[in-house]
Amino acid sequence: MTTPQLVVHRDKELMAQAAAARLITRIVDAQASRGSASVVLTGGRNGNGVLAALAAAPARDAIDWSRLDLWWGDERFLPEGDPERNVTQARAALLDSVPVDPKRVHAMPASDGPWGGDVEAAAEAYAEELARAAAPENHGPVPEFDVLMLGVGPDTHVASLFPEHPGVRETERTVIGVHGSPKPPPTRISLTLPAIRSAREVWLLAAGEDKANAVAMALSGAGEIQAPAAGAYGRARTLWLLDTAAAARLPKSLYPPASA
Ligand SMILES: O=C1O[C@H](COP(=O)(O)O)[C@@H](O)[C@H](O)[C@H]1O
Repeated sequence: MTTPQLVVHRDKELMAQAAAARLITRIVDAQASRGSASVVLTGGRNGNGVLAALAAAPARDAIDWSRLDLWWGDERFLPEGDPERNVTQARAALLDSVPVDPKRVHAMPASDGPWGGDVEAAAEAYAEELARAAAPENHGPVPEFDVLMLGVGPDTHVASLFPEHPGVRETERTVIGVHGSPKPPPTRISLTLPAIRSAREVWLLAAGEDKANAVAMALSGAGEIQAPAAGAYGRARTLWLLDTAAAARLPKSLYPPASA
């Protein structure tokens, strides 16, 4: 487990811009050293904010978009093109305006896709897609993602792993179908904590005062069953990217100097 590092920005706009700048550097470095990069995207307000900031950043052209694999941490199990799907929102925020290779955009299945409404089969298919992409040196059935981003929900959920829900207790599978999500829609697909923890870097995004309790709880020693965000960490680095509102209830001992 890597110790969380905290970066606190003035407000959510600056947090999104700084995270986008950090992501560009990380992708460019990975492409320079290994030829390609892989990133896991998140849904939610903060995740989409980072994608919109990336779309607006002139330095986005430093990325070779044709050598980037994009995956998702979770998805709302809805028909293709539904405005509530995380991939639909990511396309609008960024993907429609950059030259990504469609074969390397690994969206989670939709509810009108090849598995119809069978979310378990859809989750299994995504697990197989991840396993096919994993290299022998990746220590398991998922690729070692360069960066895996997670929005932190006001209830401490990450991806579609909710407090006390069965998904947060999963230790074997890498991808699960989620039933009865407390946040709509009720049916979802999610990476599990073991899959999340296979990433090289995990970045948790939280901006806004509605995230302050969740951030304080997850970083103050809560267990991952009660606070799934507490169980999300990377092999090499765990980074919490916050704004001052989301960091407001952190114990003084954890609060880092303001970065900007
Ligand atoms: O439903 C979801 O919510 C979380 C957090 O969203 P936010 O709007 O509160 O930031 C998100 O991370 C997840 O991907 C998404 O499916």
